Amino acid sequence: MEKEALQIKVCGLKYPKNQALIAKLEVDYAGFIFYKKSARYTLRISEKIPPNTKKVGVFVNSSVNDVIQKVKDFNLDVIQLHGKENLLYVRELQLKLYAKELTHVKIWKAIAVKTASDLELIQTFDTKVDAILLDAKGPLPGGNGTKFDWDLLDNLEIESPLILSGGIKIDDTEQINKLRENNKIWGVDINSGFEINPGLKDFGRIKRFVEEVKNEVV
Ligand SMILES: O=C(O)c1ccccc1N[C@@H]1O[C@H](COP(=O)(O)O)[C@@H](O)[C@H]1O
Repeated sequence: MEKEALQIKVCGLKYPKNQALIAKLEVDYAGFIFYKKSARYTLRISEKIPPNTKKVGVFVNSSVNDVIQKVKDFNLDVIQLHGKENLLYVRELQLKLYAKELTHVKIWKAIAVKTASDLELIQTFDTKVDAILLDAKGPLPGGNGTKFDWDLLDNLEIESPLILSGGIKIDDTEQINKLRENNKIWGVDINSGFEINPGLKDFGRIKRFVEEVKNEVV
């Protein structure tokens, strides 16, 4: 059976014209930051995002009601929780999604990683959310532009699909292809490493990235 291709999310798309341009690359996921303190914060999403590019809303400790409202307003496909949301919060969100007939909406939980002990949190969310995203721990909740030690993925025990993020750059494609080949990751989330300035993505660099990881036969 052919293995599913690496899933690519481009995050922090702030400007509608730039969003529409990047959408031409038909990436799997487009991410929008709903965290007011971020330089990538936006409340505008282009209507030109094609249906095969799923829309991800990124939230940091927002109220469940606010998340649900944004899901409805922007027709989001995925909720990415990038703060200190716990399992109780996830349960409450799932119940509200169910009550509002939004069960098609997926939930991803981000975990900030610096050392091996940070990975213990994976056990709390594994199989309880639709994917787990590992990001580098830093001064900001996300978008720090730094990597955690990817060797930590070697001995990871996890059932949920795993998304790698944090400081990914164009030079990382070889290592990413190896991680995919070894079934260590399901997807990648690229952000500040592919920008002209915060929130404005570089079409050429992302195109090259997509070509280098999607054309890799695994
Ligand atoms: O990008 C932001 O500004 C941001 C703010 C708050 C939460 C998450 C944010 N972005 C996420 O951060 C990671 C890593 O980004 P980077 O590659 O290190 O710049 C990525 O998953 C974004 O979804």
